[in-house]
Amino acid sequence: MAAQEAAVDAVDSADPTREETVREDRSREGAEGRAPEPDGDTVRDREIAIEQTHLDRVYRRLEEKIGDAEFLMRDAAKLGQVGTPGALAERDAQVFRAGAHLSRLNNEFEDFLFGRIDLLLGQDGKKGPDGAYTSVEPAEDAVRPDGSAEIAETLHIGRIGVLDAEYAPLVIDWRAPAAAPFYRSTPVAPGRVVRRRVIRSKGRRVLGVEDDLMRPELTARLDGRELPVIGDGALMAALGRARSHTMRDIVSSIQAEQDLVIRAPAASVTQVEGGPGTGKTAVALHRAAYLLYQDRRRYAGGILIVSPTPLLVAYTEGVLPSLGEEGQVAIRAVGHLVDGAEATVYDEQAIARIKGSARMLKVLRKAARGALERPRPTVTVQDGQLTLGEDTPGTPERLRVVAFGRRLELETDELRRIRNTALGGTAPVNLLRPRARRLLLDALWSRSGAAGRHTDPELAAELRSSFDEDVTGEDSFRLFLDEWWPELTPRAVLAAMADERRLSRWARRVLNPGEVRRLARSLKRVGPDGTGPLSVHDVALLDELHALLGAPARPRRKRELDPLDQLTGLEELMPQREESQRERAERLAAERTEYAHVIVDEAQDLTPLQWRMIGRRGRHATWTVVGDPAQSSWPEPEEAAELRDEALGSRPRRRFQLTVNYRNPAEIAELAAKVLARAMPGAESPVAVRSTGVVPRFACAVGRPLGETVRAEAERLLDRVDGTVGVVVAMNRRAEAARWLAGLGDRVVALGSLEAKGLEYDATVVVCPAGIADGTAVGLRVLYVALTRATQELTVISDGRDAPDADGVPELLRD
Ligand SMILES: Nc1ncnc2c1ncn2[C@@H]1O[C@H](COP(=O)(O)OP(=O)(O)OP(=O)(O)O)[C@@H](O)[C@H]1O
Repeated sequence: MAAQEAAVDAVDSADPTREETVREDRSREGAEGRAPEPDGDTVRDREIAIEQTHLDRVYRRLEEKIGDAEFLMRDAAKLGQVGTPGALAERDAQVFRAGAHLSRLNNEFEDFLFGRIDLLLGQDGKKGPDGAYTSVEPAEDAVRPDGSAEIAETLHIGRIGVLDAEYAPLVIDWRAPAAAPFYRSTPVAPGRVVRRRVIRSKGRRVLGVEDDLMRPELTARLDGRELPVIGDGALMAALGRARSHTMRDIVSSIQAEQDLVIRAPAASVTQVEGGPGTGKTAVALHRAAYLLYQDRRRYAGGILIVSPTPLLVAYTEGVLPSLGEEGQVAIRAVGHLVDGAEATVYDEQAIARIKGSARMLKVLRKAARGALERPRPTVTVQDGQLTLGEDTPGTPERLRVVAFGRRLELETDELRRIRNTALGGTAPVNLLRPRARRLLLDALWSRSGAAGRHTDPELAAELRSSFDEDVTGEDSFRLFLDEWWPELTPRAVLAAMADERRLSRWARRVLNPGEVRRLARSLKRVGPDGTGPLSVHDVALLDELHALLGAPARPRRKRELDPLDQLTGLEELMPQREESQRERAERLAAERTEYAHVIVDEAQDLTPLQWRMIGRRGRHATWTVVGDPAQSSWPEPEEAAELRDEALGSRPRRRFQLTVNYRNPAEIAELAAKVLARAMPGAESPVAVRSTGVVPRFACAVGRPLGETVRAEAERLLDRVDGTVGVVVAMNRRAEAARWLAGLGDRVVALGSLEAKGLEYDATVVVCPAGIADGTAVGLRVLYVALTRATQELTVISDGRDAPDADGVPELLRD
């Protein structure tokens, strides 16, 4: 059929102002031949009706599948009643599979069909496992010389794949290879895609469709009729939506440069850089879902995402469940990576800089060994009274035992020599206790005079063993050992480091006296028993100490019987023998939580010690590392890069750059670029994808209480936007800011500049930029982060320190 005249057809109920260009009015029979008579009379209505028909089919099929899964579960329960071990195992496997299937289906029932592509005939006509043609490029004769072509294949894309009863694809999983053209195709490199459609639906209802033509030069036909094109604003509509306190997935509008990262092969290290709002976090989360889809056996439960703050964890943790991956990925804040130790405190910049630095490795190594020795109690004499300064006794200086009826004694110097010998090498301190114990026994044995009594080696060995039994059976020996070589915990060593005198010994020639004083003072917070509040940087110290100390040596417990072993009698076949020191060390290392893939978000902020901590969790992992050097709050990038490279190992690296800012309107991005130019001269800003026409506002609190000005501005913005308002202040003003905003409701949040990392709000108020920047290069980068959080509106409030001009523009934000 010849193309009809182009028609301009209004109107979508959701957007009455938009006009749409349609090349052809499609017939009422429906272009897919399956569509019933559409209700509405616009082209848009008809296209929606076509998609509705498809969605109805998909739902019918899903209901069938849910019925199957429920049947499988009932059937499995019946199998369990048979009672043999084989039937039990089979039932468990079936229940597990059916349960997982059911919860997945139910989960993804909502809003899971979101895309469609209409494709030309492929080069080779081969089909992949999902039933779609695999060829990316069109066949040579797919386009006729007159520029017309037939649509050979239509694919619908959704959150999971659904096949019809004949195994033809009703929906392709967004992660399947066949879905890649939905994300990758552009008018410059369209491949086989002629039309790309984003379908907006809620529950079972299709609400709208938005099309992009990838080959506008073609007159393409589907079932003999020309393809209509509806709207063009899927991405813009997504970006313009109000923000809530949780991040949304971007599965229906992933852009080509992002898709390359999401689907990058996992075998190597994937490194992604990009400015604020380029989708790094979103891409990292979608990549986790993609890896699970690619190789579920390898990655289920084995992906770790490290996030900078608990706030960002809370903000992002809904995304993976919305992609159907509930509970498969651990998202942890960097201060919550060590079990049983949750950071609740931020260190000042100067302290953070000491604690995070690679120099601390030397200090911690010394502390882990030095903490074995407790300082002598300080003795004070007052009014003739003698007082011991500490509760705990100092390290015992003499060992006295009775063996073979003789009193044996080891004095201070001998004990010190034994300790130093035992500590030789780099093995974890707690694992060296058995070695120290043996050396003590050796020394006592040589004092006993019994050593030369027998020349026969067997008799000599027997005598020695009964000597050892004699000594170790004595309470005095056991008590001595506990005092002289106590089992150390990371927290106890951290607490020991709060003693400035001891710390200065351990930090000699590494930290200067001022640094030692500041560090010791900060560690006082953890208290004498190490149970006080921890900072994010303390947690990395604890993890390093954990590695240096090793888990305490314990007598080996009998292996617990596995119920499966009971069934098969495997236990009897297992050789029972003592574990060697090395085996134990290996076992303990393996028992630490390790992951198959580690994704690091906001990687630019990690300190050298944090890289080591994360590295220990991914010793055999592949990696995805996303970050932006221009947003770094860590002052020594070279040092961190060295430890990062150690953590990532020698795997090949693939580097990607994201270049488009999807968060900030151009007006806000332009203002932030001024700070970027100061923070990192020469660095390029990402290109903002949209503009709102609303320029940032400047307000001045000179001669007016700051709190009042901030509150009034927050109230004004709450009226202007539907979603959230973030008020960003310098870290030391957080409590104050929370008071300023009290009672304004939960759409508004006060947060410190470091807490703003990765988050976004419809509108933000940045309070006193000079206070946030604090005259440092790091501070300027943190200010850059603060200024790039808004999706719609930004207000900057200055006080005297900001030196605002007559328009209220602070010095830091002027050209
Ligand atoms: N392809 C896309 N379609 C729709 N929205 C997108 C797309 N890419 C990114 N966004 C949105 O842009 C915003 C910024 O994304 P994200 O937070 O992942 O950026 P980022 O690079 O991690 O930023 P920052 O470095 O500032 O933390 C989010 O709201 C995200 O949903």
